[in-house]
Amino acid sequence: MTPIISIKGLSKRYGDKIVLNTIDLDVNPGQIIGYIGPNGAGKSTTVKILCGIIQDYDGTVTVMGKDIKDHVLEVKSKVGYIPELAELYDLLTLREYLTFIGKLYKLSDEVINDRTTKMLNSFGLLENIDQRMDSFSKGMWQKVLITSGLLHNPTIVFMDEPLSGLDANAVILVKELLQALKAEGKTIFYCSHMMDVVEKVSDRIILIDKGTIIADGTIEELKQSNSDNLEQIFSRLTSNGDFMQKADDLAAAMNDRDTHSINTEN
Ligand SMILES: Nc1ncnc2c1ncn2[C@@H]1O[C@H](COP(=O)(O)OP(=O)(O)OP(=O)(O)O)[C@@H](O)[C@H]1O
Repeated sequence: MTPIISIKGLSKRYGDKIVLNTIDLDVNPGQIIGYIGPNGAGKSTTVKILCGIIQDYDGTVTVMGKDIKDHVLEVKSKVGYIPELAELYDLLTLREYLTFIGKLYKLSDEVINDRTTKMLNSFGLLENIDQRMDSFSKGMWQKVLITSGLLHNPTIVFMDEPLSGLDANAVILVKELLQALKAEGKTIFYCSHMMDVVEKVSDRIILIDKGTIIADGTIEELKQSNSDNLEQIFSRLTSNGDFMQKADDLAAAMNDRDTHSINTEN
C-alpha cells in the first residue's frame, strides 16, 4: 500500500534545541493514528509540518505523494487542521467566519451554506450562527474549530487535542465523528493526552518523546509488555512514575511560600 504520509529523516530545531530528531514514519490511508507523547515532545510541531504551516525543517515529508516543500498549497487544500488553540476572528459572527474559511478553500456560497448548516446543527450551534464569536464559551470555540477544519472535506484530518473543553456529549459526538470520517476513507492523525480515548479509537498508536518515536503499534502490540492500559504504558515509557512524591513536593512548595510571606511580613 502506498503511504498517504511519508516522513524520512525529519528533524526540526529551534535555535540549539532539537525538537524533532530524524523521524521516519509512514502512514497508510484510512487509519486513525493516535499520536501521543509528554508535553513538549514534538507532537504539535510534527502536525504543523505535515499541514505545511512550518516549512523550515530538515528531511523529506511527502503528503498524498507530494513533497510539501514543493506543493504546499496543494497539500493545504487537501488536509484539514484542527489546532488546539487558534486565534479566531472573534468579532465576526459564526456565519461570517465559516463563510470566510469556505471562501479560502474556494467553496461556492451554496456549498458553504449547506455544509455549515448541517455541521452546526449536529454540534447544536445553529442557533448561534448569527452571534459574534467573542461571546462563545471554550467548548463552543472548539466546535467551531472542528467545523472549520472539516468544511472543505479534507482527505487527511489533523486534530490536535480536539476534545479540549468539550462536554461529555460533545466528546461522544467527536469520537463517533472520528469513526464516521474513517468509514469515508479519510486518514486521521489525532494528537491527544486523553489516553482512554486514544486507546479506544486508534488503529495505530505512535508515542513520541523528546522528538524521537519510542513506540509504534496497535494497542494490542503495545500491551504485549504486560501493561494494562495505554496510560500505564505511557507512564512507564516516559516517566519515572514518582507522581505521589512530586505531588507532595508541589503542595509543600506552596507551604514554603506561605511561611516565606509570613516571615517577610514579620
Ligand atoms: N515557536 C517556537 N519557538 C521555540 N520553541 C518552540 C516553538 N514551538 C515549539 N517549541 C518547542 O518545541 C518543543 C515541542 O513543542 P510542541 O508544541 O511540538 O510539543 P507538544 O508535544 O505538542 O506538547 P504539548 O503536549 O504540551 O502540546 C517544546 O520544547 C517547545 O517549547
